[in-house]
Amino acid sequence: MTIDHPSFGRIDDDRVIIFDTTLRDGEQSPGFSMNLAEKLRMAEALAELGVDVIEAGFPVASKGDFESVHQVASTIRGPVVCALARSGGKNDIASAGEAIRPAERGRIHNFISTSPLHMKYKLRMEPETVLELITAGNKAARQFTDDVEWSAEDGSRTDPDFLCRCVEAAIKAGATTINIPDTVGYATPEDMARIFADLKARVPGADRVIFSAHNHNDLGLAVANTIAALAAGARQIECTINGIGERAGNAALEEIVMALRTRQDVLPYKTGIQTQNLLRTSRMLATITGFDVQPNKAIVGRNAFAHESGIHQDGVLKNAATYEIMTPESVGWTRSSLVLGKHSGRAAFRDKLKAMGYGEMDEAHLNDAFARFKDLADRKKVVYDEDLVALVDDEARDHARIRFISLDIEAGSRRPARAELTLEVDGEARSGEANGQGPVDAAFNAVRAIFPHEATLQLYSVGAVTEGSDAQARTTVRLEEDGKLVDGQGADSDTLVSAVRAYVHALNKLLVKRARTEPEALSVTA
Ligand SMILES: CC(=O)SCCNC(=O)CCNC(=O)[C@H](O)C(C)(C)COP(=O)(O)OP(=O)(O)OC[C@H]1O[C@@H](n2cnc3c(N)ncnc32)[C@H](O)[C@@H]1OP(=O)(O)O
Ligand SMILES: CC(C)C(=O)C(=O)O
Repeated sequence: MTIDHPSFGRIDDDRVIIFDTTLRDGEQSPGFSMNLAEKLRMAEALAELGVDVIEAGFPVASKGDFESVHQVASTIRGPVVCALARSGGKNDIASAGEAIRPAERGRIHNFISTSPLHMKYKLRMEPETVLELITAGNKAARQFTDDVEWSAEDGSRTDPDFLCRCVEAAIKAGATTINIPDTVGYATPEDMARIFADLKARVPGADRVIFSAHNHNDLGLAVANTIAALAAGARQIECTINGIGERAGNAALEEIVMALRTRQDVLPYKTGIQTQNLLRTSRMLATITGFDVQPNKAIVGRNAFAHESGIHQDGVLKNAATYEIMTPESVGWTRSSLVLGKHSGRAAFRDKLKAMGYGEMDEAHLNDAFARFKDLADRKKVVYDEDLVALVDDEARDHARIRFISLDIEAGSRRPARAELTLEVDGEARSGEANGQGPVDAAFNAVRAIFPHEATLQLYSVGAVTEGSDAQARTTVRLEEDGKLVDGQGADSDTLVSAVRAYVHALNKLLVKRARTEPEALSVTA
């Protein structure tokens, strides 16, 4: 079955109209107001994304809202530009009509509450008055455009018989789209299925109009309800980027569109959305409003295609479809990201190092580095690329005569610092203790106690590899012996361990230099 629509012409039954209300209901999120320039940028992005209708604002609400709708209508080409109006508001329809006048294709969306609760307490109107305003509002809107939408505010809590009468009145008065909002996010998917099936079956003229769903997320059901409405015959969905909107928000555009695309087997509907623009549009909105989406947000959240656990990472490396139901590229991500953390395994670790340019590592070296990585990941929330560089470079150097094993420090303001250190020297564990003018001095004295040498400390500097109090410390130690200078580096989330690693690294380099000039110095005299 096809429908002849004033803006879209003949619409196939499997085509779903995407009505984006980011600039109207989305802007009703507390703190999410956008200025004119921002609304225009967003509207351009929505047009590029391929939405069918942009609800640009509520013109009677303020001069600014009128201007935004007018400007969007003047500049945006492609989508229908829609303005909201109260069916019974004094100047609402005229203001909406004037605001959309420059549009290539313009729509007036008028609404009035139909639930007993809203009619009695909010509107303070009898149902018959509401019916009259529905007729008057839609007729008035038709004076400005043939594309008229009517919404039964709080429709999901409306008496079914009265809802049928309201919808019939709206269609008779010229509405071409009938929207049944779940204004307060109260409905379940079963309610949605019943409401739309009932209206389509009972209302005269229902076959000439597009039915539309507009769901709020108060119970986290907005997307599920929207999909249930589609299955029951709705062919327009009202939604917002990132699911922003009044209170808990509206149904998220990106989630619905990707559900349809991914589950064509059970949801055989088409949209005009260029899905590869979804991430870009989501990020633009976050930048404009200053509100990032939560990391676990479906489709556009930072973690939506990030895999942390070793078993999943191994699967993704072998075949991404094992853990990805859609490709990251299909929504604008460049690729899935394997996040290295305490749940990661060797496969992901090796892959990451390869991607960072370390090439193939021999198994022993990889295992050493992996053990230290696991140790670090246990102590640190996020292991960044910089951490890995520090860690692997450190590991590479540790193929040397002296290796760090363990360090215990006693320090504080009431007693001298004391270090108990164990190093491996030429394959043999050696322990030593020392006091010092502070924990670093004590630790360095302990190195000297285990491995006596004449080199003097020329420089000791510490910096953080990344941000945060759990960041790794990166230490540089410079030693001097007979005019020879060497720098050693160490990295660890413990500053003192990092310092000893740096010292040991410098000492190893010194031994190499010494060995080049006096081969006998290779033997350890400690
Ligand atoms: C479910 C939705 O998201 S609907 C859209 C909600 N968005 C907004 O409200 C944002 C823009 N709103 C505004 O700027 C203002 O509320 C305005 C300009 C629309 C109205 O402002 P005011 O005249 O000061 O009225 P106020 O906001 O205090 O109250 C709303 C009035 O509209 C009436 N009203 C609400 N819906 C309708 C309707 N569909 N038809 C006729 N009157 C209506 C209310 O009964 C109330 O009337 P009252 O003042 O006689 O009691
Ligand atoms: C105006 C209507 C569509 C609305 O935003 C709602 O009922 O939530």
